[in-house]
This record gives sequence, C-alpha cells and structure tokens, in this order.
Amino acid sequence: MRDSAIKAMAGPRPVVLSGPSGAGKSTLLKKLMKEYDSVFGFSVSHTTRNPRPGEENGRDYHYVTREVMQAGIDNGDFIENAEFSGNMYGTSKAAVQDVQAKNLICILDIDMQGVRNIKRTDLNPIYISIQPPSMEILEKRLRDRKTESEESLQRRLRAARVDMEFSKEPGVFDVIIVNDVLEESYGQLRNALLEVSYRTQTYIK
Ligand SMILES: Nc1ncnc2c1ncn2[C@@H]1O[C@H](COP(=O)(O)OP(=O)(O)OP(=O)(O)O)[C@@H](O)[C@H]1O
Ligand SMILES: Nc1nc2c(ncn2[C@@H]2O[C@H](COP(=O)(O)O)[C@@H](O)[C@H]2O)c(=O)[nH]1
Repeated sequence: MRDSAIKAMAGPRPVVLSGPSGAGKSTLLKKLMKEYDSVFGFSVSHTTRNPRPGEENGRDYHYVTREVMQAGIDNGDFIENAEFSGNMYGTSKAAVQDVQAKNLICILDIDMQGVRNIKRTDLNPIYISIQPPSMEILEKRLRDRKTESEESLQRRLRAARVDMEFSKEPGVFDVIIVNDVLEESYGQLRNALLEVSYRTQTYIK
C-alpha cells in the first residue's frame, strides 16, 4: 500500500528490526531505548495476543480484540498487518506518526510478512535482521523465556526456519546481526544505527 499520509510525516529514516521470535529483538531494543531515548522512538504495534507478565498496554503493544483490530484494518488505519503464531499484529499509521512527530528515529519490530508489506509502502526504512546463532539456541531461548505454550513454541520455531531462509535472500536486509554474545550484538546494532543517524543528521554519541 502506498501512503502519502505517512510520507508527508517523513522525518529521519525509520528502522525495521526483524528476525525470528526469540532471536533477541526486544532485548536489544530495550537496551537501545534505555541508552538513546532522545534519539529513537518505538513504534507501538497492535496485537490480539494476551499481554505477558510485565508488559504494559500502550508501551509494549496496544492489546486489542480481533474485532477491534479488523475494524482498524478495514478503516485503513494500518500500514501493515500480519497473522503470526495464531494472533494478529500490525503497525498503525498513528504509531509511526507519533514517533516521527517527536522527530525521533522510528523503530519497528515486525515479522517477515511485515517486512514484505512495508517494502510495498513509501516508508523507506533501513532493514536490520536479528538472527539467532542456531535453531538449537533459539529453541533454548524461547523455552527459557517461558512465555509460550508448547503449541505456540512449535509454531514460532516453524516460522523461524522460514524466516532464517528469508533473511538470506539478497537485498532484503541492509544489515544482518547474529545475536550470540549480547554485548557484541548490541555494539553491532549501535554501530549500524550510528551510521543511520549520521546519514539522517540525528546525531548520537
Ligand atoms: N545474546 C543473548 N544471549 C542469551 N540470551 C539472550 C540473548 N538475547 C536475548 N536473549 C534472551 O532470549 C529470549 C528471547 O529474547 P527476546 O524476547 O528479546 O526475543 P525477540 O526476538 O524479541 O522475540 P519475539 O519476537 O518473540 O518478541 C529472552 O529471554 C532474552 O533474555
Ligand atoms: N508484521 C508485524 N509483526 C509484528 C508486529 N509487532 C510485532 N510483530 C512480530 O510478531 C512476532 C511475535 O511477537 P511477540 O511479541 O508475540 O513475541 C515477532 O516476530 C514480532 O517481530 C507488527 O506490528 N507487525
């Protein structure tokens, strides 16, 4: 979908973080937001999944019913949306506009369907893939996180296999980070974003 409303709001180039569930996107993003909250802003997605312990409505996600989400999609409120592991997820235009209105670099955490859909819009972000060192380590991280039922875990692992192949397609991602040692991966993410921030003249130190 082409969307002039989003293009009109365009400030610094947004950043898309994607990669398999459990690869460490949220962990890296939380570190980044803590260090650079005056530079980056998180695009708060909508989802129909239930909040996990510690998650907050409006900060981590906007938690909605399927009916509310579908009505928003039908109304054209979303830039992209996807079904993932039995739930709906989506990026509203308002989520991106809220961040851009503050002149922050907008960061989206979305799955690979979201990446495909965003590529059809005018958003023109930098695409960064966060990958796990191996499927075995990914499974261990997801199990240790203790957020998924066995069924949900298996669905996420199936999606992860497809995702890891997708990330190898030439030209899909600008940067690929294998999240093995957290501090090293964070350093790589920070460096990649430093480059973006210099190019968009939103300097971080
Ligand atoms: N480099 C790392 N080494 C070890 N454990 C890690 C590392 N990065 C993240 N983790 C742990 O792995 C688990 C999954 O990380 P996280 O929730 O950030 O993944 P995610 O990619 O955001 O997943 P989802 O897409 O499901 O939201 C968490 O328990 C986190 O603490
Ligand atoms: N296409 C979209 N994918 C999204 C969005 N928000 C999150 N996600 C992705 O969903 C999975 C699962 O997330 P979880 O919080 O339930 O573990 C993960 O890959 C996210 O990147 C969105 O708005 N659109």
